[in-house]
Amino acid sequence: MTNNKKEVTSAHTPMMQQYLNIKAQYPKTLLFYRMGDFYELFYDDAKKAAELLDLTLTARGQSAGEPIPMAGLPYHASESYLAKLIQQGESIAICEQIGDATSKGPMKREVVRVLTPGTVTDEALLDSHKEALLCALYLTKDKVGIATLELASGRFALSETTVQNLNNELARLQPAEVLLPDSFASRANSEHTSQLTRVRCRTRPEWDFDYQGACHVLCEQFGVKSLKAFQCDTLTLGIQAAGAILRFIHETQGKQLTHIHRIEVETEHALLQLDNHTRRNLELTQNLQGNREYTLISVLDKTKTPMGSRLLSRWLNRPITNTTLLNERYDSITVLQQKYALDELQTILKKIGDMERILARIGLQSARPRDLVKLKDGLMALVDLKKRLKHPLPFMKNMPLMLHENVVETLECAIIDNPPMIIRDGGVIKPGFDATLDELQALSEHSEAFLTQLEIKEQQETKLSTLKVGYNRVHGFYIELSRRESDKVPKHYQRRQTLKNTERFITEELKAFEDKVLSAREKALQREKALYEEILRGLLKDLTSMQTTASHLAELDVLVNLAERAQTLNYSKPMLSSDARIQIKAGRHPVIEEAVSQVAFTPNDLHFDADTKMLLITGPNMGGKSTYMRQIALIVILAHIGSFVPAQSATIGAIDRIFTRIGAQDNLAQGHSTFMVEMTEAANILHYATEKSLVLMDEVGRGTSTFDGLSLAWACAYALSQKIKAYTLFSTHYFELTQWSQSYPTIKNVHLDAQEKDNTLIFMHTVSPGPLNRSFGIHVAKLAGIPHEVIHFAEAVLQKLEQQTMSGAQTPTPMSSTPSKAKKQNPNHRKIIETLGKIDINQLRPIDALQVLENLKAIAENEPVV
Ligand SMILES: Nc1ncnc2c1ncn2[C@@H]1O[C@H](COP(=O)(O)OP(=O)(O)OP(=O)(O)O)[C@@H](O)[C@H]1O
Repeated sequence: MTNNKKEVTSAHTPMMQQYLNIKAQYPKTLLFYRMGDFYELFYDDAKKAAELLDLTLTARGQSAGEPIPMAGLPYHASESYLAKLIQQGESIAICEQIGDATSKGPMKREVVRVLTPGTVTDEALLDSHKEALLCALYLTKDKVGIATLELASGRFALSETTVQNLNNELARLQPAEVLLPDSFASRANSEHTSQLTRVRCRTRPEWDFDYQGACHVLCEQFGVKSLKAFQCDTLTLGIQAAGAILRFIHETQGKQLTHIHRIEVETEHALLQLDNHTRRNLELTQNLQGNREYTLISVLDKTKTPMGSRLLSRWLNRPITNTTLLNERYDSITVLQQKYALDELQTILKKIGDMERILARIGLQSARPRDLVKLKDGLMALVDLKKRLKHPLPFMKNMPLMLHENVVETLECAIIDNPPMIIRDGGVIKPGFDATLDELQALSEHSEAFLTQLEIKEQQETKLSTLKVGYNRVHGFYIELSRRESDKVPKHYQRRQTLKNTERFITEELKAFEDKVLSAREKALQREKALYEEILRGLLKDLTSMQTTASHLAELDVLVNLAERAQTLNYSKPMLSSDARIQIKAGRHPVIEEAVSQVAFTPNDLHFDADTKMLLITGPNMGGKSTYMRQIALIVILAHIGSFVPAQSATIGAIDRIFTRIGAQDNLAQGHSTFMVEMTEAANILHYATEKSLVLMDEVGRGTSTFDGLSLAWACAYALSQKIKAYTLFSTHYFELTQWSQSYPTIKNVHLDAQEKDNTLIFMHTVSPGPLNRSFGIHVAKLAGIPHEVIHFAEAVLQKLEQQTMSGAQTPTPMSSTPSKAKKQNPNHRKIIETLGKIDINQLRPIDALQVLENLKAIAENEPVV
């Protein structure tokens, strides 16, 4: 029977009635129901948790005549279980016992918090390198409003985009959880929302997205009358999404959100656009397997604080085009390299820790004692940092580092240096901070002396040699004697407990002392808890300014990191230009050069300008074509996050987007063939690339028959170079394409080469002018371990095909083939069509028209027909 179906009738025990009433409010959430030192789950929740957490599924008695399936876990170890469930996309309602047990009915219980994948804030449940984003979407026919909140840091943002771009945005944001209005499914086109299949989605009532309501709840959160100050008042859909987020958070957290005091507007026009294929193909923050190995960030991220690491990821996923800001970052890196010992700055930054998330927990009033010690240590390190930051850094020009001395002082006086994990058992507040607490603690602590004295006194009076005074949590204080002497105890000794070899007793005097001590202990704990809460509340007044400091520190960490990386890896400062060009001297692939070692990596140049817009790259398999293409894209991206670049020099003109068509297999599981994926990506490029885009096309057309493939490659290259005029790197094994450079001056051929020596291949990895018509495919196959007999067979087939081609037979080889239609067609037709295409009728004088006609006639008559 399911929880939902279970009716709350009087047939159930009172406790089960209470459970079912609470559970009814959280139907799709696992209910962790507190029972003493355990959390227990019942019915379907128990079955699910037992499966997901590998717990034993048992039964807790019966209710309404049926056994109750139950799974339990210890309260003190719940964090690791919660982390596991959150990772698996589950949500959990934490139901605690509140108040004391009464004789009538079960203990009062209440859900104090709901944990969902997008709302976690506990350190143990979070990945320190990754943001846990809660996202909400509100969509009309062609536009979508997106809001994101990282509750664990307080970063709140909204934006609007086209529905066609929604998948790209979702791939960039990688939210942990998405809130959608009830109407979403009926309004959304599944093609534009396919990324949602990878995320935990939650539908919310339509009225949560109501515009007026959203404005109200946002204004209330920020304490303002209108949203104008945040420059988002015109983004209606974004506001609707943001409002839904706040309402969801209020409902699940049941707390004030003091740490969320602003909302940022993320605009697309200030970005170097990367679609999700490109982001994936270039392996910026994740490789194709979904982890960090061999990614750009794995080389680039040596930041010293988790908040710095997350910021760097954000920068990489959102390269900007604001040249003022980028130059400010480059200049800051230069100053850092020239004026500072970077390792010294990094040693200090390491002490600062994850201030951003600690402050968010302070905002939520859920910070643990160790958070406060880390905050204090971090703030103390600031003093040293500020002393060293003598030379102004351009990015910090209007934001001096604050030291927050009052906070340090409070925490230094109040919290011991090495506190326990949680406040529950006390031992957190420093002696001397509060006289009442000290008094209560003295009373309980000085019990030692009293007990020793009592033991001596009782031993003397009774003359019993085995007599000892002891204490345990369950039975309290006792006098213990061996069984042998236990019948000689005085009359006023009352038996408390019998063990195997000993008997335990209590006396009036000891009982009175116990009451006094235990109540002092209890009071001390309560006092300590109250003081701790007071300290947390007190920190709220400095919260906003500390958050500003934390964000400066995160940025400083990233810039010091980029300065260190540039120094260690020999990167240079790029130049941003307003001219249409990309010029790279001795560029390198930042990830591959690390894998093959910098010495072994061959640097290469690139020169794009108005006269050179497409490079047709030929060369052998394994020659380095895609490495070359990718390194150009990575250099452009690095320059647009404000980093130095792996090149001797780089000048980069205005680029609006980077597109890639490089083999990736990610959609195969969604029922798309390799060729279909290739064509979908190519179609996207042809639709959206502009004159300012950088396009990487790696062997387009190879996934189908030679003629089809060549024709498609031909047509794509033509559109990109002649119509769109994007900066295009086009690698191909179709040698036929290389003849184009004769007809189209903006297309240049370059090649990579290999040499055969002693039956092995040596790859040169140098990009040189001109085409190359050797692919060395069979050699590479040999290197890859294809069996000898297969290689011999392939060589024989190749020889035959080449002979046929030379003798004029029609069977094509990839290197010699031309599209069938093209073969039958008079190539002069193309010339004629192109000449006609270039004519601007409005500008053409009659005399010129006659001249053109004469030229066309000459082409038609004089050139041989093939
Ligand atoms: N400039 C370089 N310097 C040193 N090693 C390089 C360089 N470029 C590429 N390599 C090495 O060669 C390997 C193959 O390079 P890449 O994948 O770019 O070849 P390709 O020409 O695209 O091959 P294919 O046509 O088979 O796809 C890389 O993994 C790298 O180890």
